[in-house]
Amino acid sequence: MIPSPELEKLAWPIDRLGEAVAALGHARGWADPAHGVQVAPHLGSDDPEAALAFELSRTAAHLGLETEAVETGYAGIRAFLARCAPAVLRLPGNLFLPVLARRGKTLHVLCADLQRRRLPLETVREALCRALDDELAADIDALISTARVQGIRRARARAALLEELLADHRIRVGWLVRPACTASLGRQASDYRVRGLLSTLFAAHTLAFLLWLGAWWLLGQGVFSGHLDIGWLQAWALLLLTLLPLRLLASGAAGWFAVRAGALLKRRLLAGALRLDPEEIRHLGVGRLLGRTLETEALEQTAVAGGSLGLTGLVELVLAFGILGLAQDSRPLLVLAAWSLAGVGFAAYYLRHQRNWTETRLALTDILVEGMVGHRTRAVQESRERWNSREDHALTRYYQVSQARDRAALNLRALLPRGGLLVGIASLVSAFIAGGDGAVPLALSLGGVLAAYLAFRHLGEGLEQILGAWVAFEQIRPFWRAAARPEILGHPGVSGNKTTSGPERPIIEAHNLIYRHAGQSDPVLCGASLHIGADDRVLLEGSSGSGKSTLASLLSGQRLPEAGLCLIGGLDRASLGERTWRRHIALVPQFHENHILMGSLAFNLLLGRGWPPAQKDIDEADALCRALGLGPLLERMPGGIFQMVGETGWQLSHGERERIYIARALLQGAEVVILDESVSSLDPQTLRNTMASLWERAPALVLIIHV
Ligand SMILES: Nc1ncnc2c1ncn2[C@@H]1O[C@H](COP(=O)(O)OP(=O)(O)OP(=O)(O)O)[C@@H](O)[C@H]1O
Repeated sequence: MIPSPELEKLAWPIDRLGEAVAALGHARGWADPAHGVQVAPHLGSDDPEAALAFELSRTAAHLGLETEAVETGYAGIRAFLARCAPAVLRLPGNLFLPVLARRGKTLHVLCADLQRRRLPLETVREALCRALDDELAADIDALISTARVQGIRRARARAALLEELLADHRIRVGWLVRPACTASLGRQASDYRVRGLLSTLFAAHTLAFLLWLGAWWLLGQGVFSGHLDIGWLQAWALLLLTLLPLRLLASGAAGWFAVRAGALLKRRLLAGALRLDPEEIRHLGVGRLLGRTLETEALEQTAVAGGSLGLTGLVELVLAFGILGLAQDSRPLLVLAAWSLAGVGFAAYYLRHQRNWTETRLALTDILVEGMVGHRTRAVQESRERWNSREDHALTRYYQVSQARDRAALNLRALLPRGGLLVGIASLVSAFIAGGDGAVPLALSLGGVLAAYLAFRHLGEGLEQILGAWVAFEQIRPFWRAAARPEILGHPGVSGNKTTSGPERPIIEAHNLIYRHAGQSDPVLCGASLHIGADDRVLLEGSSGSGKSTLASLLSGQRLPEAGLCLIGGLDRASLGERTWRRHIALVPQFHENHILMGSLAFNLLLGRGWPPAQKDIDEADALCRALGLGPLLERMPGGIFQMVGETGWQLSHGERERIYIARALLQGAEVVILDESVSSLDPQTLRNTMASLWERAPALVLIIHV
């Protein structure tokens, strides 16, 4: 299916898709066009859609970008096009169109000749929908002719009928493009357009403050010059009225800034949490990890609000000092400058207490969570009177530390502004008593002191929140850093799809692997070698603690060996890249390391595929579940494969979970499936069924069991 000839000329062919993404990234200032351009997604795979999406994501990663496949309903396609930029649209006929921006009813696109052009949004919509429209065109035209609808009403009736009949159809429209989480903060900020909002906020606030000062200056002038007539008052009221739209603009910009900066923060922290080293997570413990995760919430709430309040306070303080600088008496300026230094001291004092308080609070969360997890042991081993002594002690300490922190916060919130007002007015007393230079300079100084009071108030509140956010950030820095940890992307020319294994080339080749756990003197694996070819079935058995799971984690790419060589299809990890490695090997870890997530059963099964799934994915997952003996479970659950499972959903039995983990691995379409003691809870009959399914479906299988 070819789109209109005009679009056909402008769009990029599939062998230039990598180049199209690079050009789009470059046009937005996110990618260097020199990298990754030659990577062309190829379609020589069993599942061309998945292969294309995977290759595109690798190409984007080489460019420092991220792509997200999107689909939309037929009826929502206009709305989608209106807000999709930057994106690469997928037109019929395997043609691609990078969209840079939308202005009104026009899309700004980047064409294959590298020129930017404007296309009507409607033309692009028609091209995206043409395949579906054409299927129904004949029937609809016949119907309209029968009804004798003529002229312009004919086109309207046609469009309405198409929308009605195709309302439920989903269209895979292409991919959204944005900077990768590993990209610099500046590039991500440009994606979320926070800089413009910050400038608007700054400009609107400064202008509003100047107008406010101007209004009071005008009033003061009128009063002190002795002729305050109606004209002065009108000018004063007009200036104050002008403040209204500026204040509205400033709060609108602050609100949008909070939303966008919060989204940026959340995305980056989530990416970091997903990229944390599993060893790091184990080392941290569940309680600490939970505490740190909660800190992300605190960071989001305080950083953005505190940032804009602090910025406001700073602008106001500079302007207040400017006013004081205009007055002849320099004493108030010097006194308030010295008071600002005292404010720095208050901030440092608060920072120390806030750190202490946060540490104590996290330790308390840790104790409570660990206590809940291990409550049975405590109930058995300790006398009833001592059950909660650790918590009591931690709570008492928390109470004391909280009091100290609240006192430190009072310095910023109350003492800083009120003290500033007091010392500022005190510095004016002698000039007031002497009376000498007249009322106007005195009024100027008084205005400056009052403006400084307002600035100190905002600064104090802002600083409290900013410092709180900083301390929260110190706690979650591992997440932040993990997000920026560079991924091993592999060589751009190496395909991420099937390996070139064959009778003479195994899928996995491991030679003399050596691995030592952190802090251990003896290696747990010393000289491990094995070959796994296509269709091999390998049984790996050994006593408990002999290193089977460690070997599985090395083969699946979760850990790197200390020495030795591990290859997939003859390529090492540096050439193949992390994500391609994981695509080839699916590991079902031991039961305690594997999880059912809160979500539908389908989501849990298809974690290794794109989401939302195609009907074909759902059908495959359903068939596999039934083959693994989960048919009766699907029948029993009211929502079938879409039933919510997990902590608060349908409670799955141990054996059901094991089979879901196996299905999840098989559905990844990997070339080797490794099962680490994954069938221990199955009864003999279910075990036979499960093994038969595995035999039939797993391309190569490694089964780890105890002896
Ligand atoms: N993170 C770690 N730090 C230190 N030692 C570890 C770590 N993980 C595992 N070990 C140790 O390494 C050894 C091998 O562990 P591994 O889990 O690979 O054994 P296994 O053969 O799979 O045992 P099992 O059959 O009981 O599951 C064990 O002695 C274990 O205690």
